[in-house]
Amino acid sequence: MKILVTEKIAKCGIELLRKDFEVDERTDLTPEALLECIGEYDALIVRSATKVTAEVIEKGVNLKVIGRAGTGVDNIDVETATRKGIIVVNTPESNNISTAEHTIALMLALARNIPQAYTALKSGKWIRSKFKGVELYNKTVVILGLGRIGSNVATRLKALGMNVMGYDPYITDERFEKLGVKRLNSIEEVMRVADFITIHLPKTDETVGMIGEKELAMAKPNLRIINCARGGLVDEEVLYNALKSGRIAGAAIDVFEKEPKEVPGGADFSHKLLELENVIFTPHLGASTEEAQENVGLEIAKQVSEALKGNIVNAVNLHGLHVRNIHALSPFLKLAEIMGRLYYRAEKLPVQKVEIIYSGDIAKQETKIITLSYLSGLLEPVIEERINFVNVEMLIKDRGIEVIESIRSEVDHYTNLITVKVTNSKKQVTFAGTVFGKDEIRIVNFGGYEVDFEPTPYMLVIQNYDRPGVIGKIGTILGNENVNIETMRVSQNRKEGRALMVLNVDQEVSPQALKQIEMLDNVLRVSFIKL
Ligand SMILES: NC(=O)c1ccc[n+]([C@@H]2O[C@H](COP(=O)([O-])OP(=O)(O)OC[C@H]3O[C@@H](n4cnc5c(N)ncnc54)[C@H](O)[C@@H]3O)[C@@H](O)[C@H]2O)c1
Ligand SMILES: O=C(O)CC[C@@H](O)C(=O)O
Repeated sequence: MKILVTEKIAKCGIELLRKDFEVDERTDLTPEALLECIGEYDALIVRSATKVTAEVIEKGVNLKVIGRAGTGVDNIDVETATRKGIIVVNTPESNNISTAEHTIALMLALARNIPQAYTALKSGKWIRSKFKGVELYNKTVVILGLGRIGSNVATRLKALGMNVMGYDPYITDERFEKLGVKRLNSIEEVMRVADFITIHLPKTDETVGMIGEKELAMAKPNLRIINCARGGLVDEEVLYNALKSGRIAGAAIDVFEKEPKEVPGGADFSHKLLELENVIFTPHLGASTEEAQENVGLEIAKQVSEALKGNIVNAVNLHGLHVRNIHALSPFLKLAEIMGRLYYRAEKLPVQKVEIIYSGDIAKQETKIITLSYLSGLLEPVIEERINFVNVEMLIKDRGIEVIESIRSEVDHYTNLITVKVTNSKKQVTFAGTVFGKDEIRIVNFGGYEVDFEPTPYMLVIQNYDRPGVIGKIGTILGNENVNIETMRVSQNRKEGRALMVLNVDQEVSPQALKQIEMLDNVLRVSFIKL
């Protein structure tokens, strides 16, 4: 399998990948060149400069994984990747210390005008009067976003004697208390109290432009803003005007709305904010330390490698899927997938609702992944595109199918049981299956009939009026076709006078033979199931 790496990542990561895969490092690719070559690759690894657009993903017909060597995935069209069943992985734990430290460095440099004083001295001017700064001690700093980086920034700022407050509606009071950070409940409150604001939010529809004209109008004139998260969280135009007019005191910016990709000798970059003396900048250096890049490079290599080998990874788009021991679950995953495939083999009406009930020992396991396996099997006969754990929930939702999962600790007869009730526009159809011993899979209910058969590659399921002679005639038709019956199970519904026959056969049954069986007296329905 082939991996394309479009930005510099640590050598140790590349070496790890090369043990199992072919790796092309092509850091000079233009967006057009990326579109041309992406079709050859099974995985793509990027940092923040490569834009993984819907077009790149569409052209990446062999892509299975997109690896982001870093935290933010705002340069990747995750929705399109998810729809296509492409796993998106990142390394959110690997560069948060470096980014927190860079935030502190920028805050101190901003407070003491260090870059401006350095530039003056470097140009041969000894100036002190212009560069009087402010202390951080006793000042109020508000952290927007108290996640991985925000909380590391909090502990460091407390050590500097700052009055640390935070705004993050998605974090519990306990977490605020544990960090010793005072909770603020609105952005208005933030703007009124802050001497410093440091931003550590993800870039989402809700956070873009979170600090705009209205917000800056409420700010104290001594406000200084540090943005080490993403460009655009503070409206750049509004920030420029507020800094130029002296409405606020300063800003330190590591990230911009539009950033170029580095080229040898440096990429050209110009921005209005660069004109101002009360703003300091770095070119997206938050994660640029030896330690972070080593961690990120190795971590992304491990994640991409695991994903390409088909193992479950902690992916951005495998929502809430945490599996401790995938191997122990594998017979249940197989059972669920087979049970899923049975529905459209036996019924033709579109599914409206699926209720999955886990009973016995299996109810104590991580069942979500088993449900996804069932749903993948359910859609498999009716969808052409690739279906996997990444996109199946989206595909199910697109079709308006309601899914209900429940667990029951009690179960009769079996140590574990998966029961699925599928509702279509006419009726509800029940299937149930179990795993005996370590990995013996059995279907124990098929369309409401209690059965006990092992699902094998070729099966005939026949529903008939329970009258003598039917089995013999079916045997004759199959014999004439040279189809060998390996096992046969019959289940009777005495009340309705009907029976269900499940025959495991050794090969495909021709449409003509199926037709002949269907035409037999007392036969109600015939389904050939190929797993
Ligand atoms: N400059 C760099 O080089 C660099 C390096 C790493 C990460 N980053 C960026 O830093 C940012 C933070 O990264 P992280 O790993 O700490 O993320 P995180 O997900 O751990 O934390 C983000 C926090 O923001 C909060 N949040 C989300 N929406 C919010 C809203 N509308 N209002 C208030 N709070 C909200 C979340 O509850 C969460 O606690 C991201 O944008 C990431 O891309 C930049
Ligand atoms: O690649 C980089 O150095 C930037 C990483 C940073 O923006 C991130 O989100 O992790």
